[in-house]
Amino acid sequence: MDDVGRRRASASEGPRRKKRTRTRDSDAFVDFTELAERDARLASHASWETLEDGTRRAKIDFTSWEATRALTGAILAVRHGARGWDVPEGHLVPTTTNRRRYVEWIERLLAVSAPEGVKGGEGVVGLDVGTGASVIYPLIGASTRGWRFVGTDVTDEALRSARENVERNPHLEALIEIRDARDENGGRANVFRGVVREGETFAFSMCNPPFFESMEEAGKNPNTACGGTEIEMVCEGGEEAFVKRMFNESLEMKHAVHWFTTMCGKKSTMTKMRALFHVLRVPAIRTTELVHGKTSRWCIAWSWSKEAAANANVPLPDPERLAKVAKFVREQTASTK
Ligand SMILES: C[S@@+](CC[C@H](N)C(=O)[O-])C[C@H]1O[C@@H](n2cnc3c(N)ncnc32)[C@H](O)[C@@H]1O
Repeated sequence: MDDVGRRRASASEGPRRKKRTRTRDSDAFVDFTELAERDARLASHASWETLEDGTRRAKIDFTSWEATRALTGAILAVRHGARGWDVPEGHLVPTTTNRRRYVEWIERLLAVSAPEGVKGGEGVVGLDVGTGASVIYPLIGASTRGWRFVGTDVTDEALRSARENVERNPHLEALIEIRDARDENGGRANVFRGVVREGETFAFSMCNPPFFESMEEAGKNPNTACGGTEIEMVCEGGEEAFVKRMFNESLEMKHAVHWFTTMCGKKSTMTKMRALFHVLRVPAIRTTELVHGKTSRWCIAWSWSKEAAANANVPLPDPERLAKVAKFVREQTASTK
């Protein structure tokens, strides 16, 4: 259940409701050795040790940008069938686990409320604001769910790299369009205005905004080397300003997007936005925390759809519970054969 639903929840949901909504995915475990055995670039960036039983084990140096890039490339190739993935020198290397969790959360939102014509994942079109050189969300969403995407960005390098990553995967090309969000007059790029075309509709929008106000604030995590250029990491006013701009522009196209969503690097951004949406009486609001090891990110979704508003208290389907039910049904069916 999301935070809004929890606050308004009826007594029938009982006192044992979960305290917080968190999104985990079931296949977060990554076997580096198995991946490196299947992916030559990762193998060349791994260090190999031989165990007592003679088997070899791959180790990844997370302080090396090349090694983290090779790891993401290997996961995309082996798990998602997205071959030849790359990003230009120094660009942000996305970790795939929390990106997958964000996509999974959107799937759960759509299970509770989706626009007309979208049923069971069919006909889903998403808008990825700031798709980046990596085009990571469209690659994951298209390869795992068959969703269609428009991915936007504002730099020549990101747009070129994103298009190349798509072109290297002809099986995904028909599902992903990369769009330049820059103002033709050279002004500050909008998020939705001028990007969403007349009559165009999306089941959702998603965004991993630049989180920081300066490169100093972005700092460097000594344990990982994920890279990140200034335009990827920084924007005027930081993520709070970016999300507010996104919200303000969303007011002009309330019904072009069924679920507007964004990730936040800081919990305080999510809670401030949630409070603002309450005050402004946004009819449907959902939040979640994406947890990966010691790192958390937060997401917030808002919608003006009548159906989303009517289902504001409906708990999002719990993937772990659904997987258990599916397993139980499979076992029962097998035992009656
Ligand atoms: C943190 S990066 C996210 C990249 C990728 N989606 C990911 O999750 O790794 C933010 C991206 O937003 C882009 N960006 C900044 N302002 C934008 C705008 N107004 N419209 C679209 N993209 C924008 C930046 O160029 C950058 O590629």
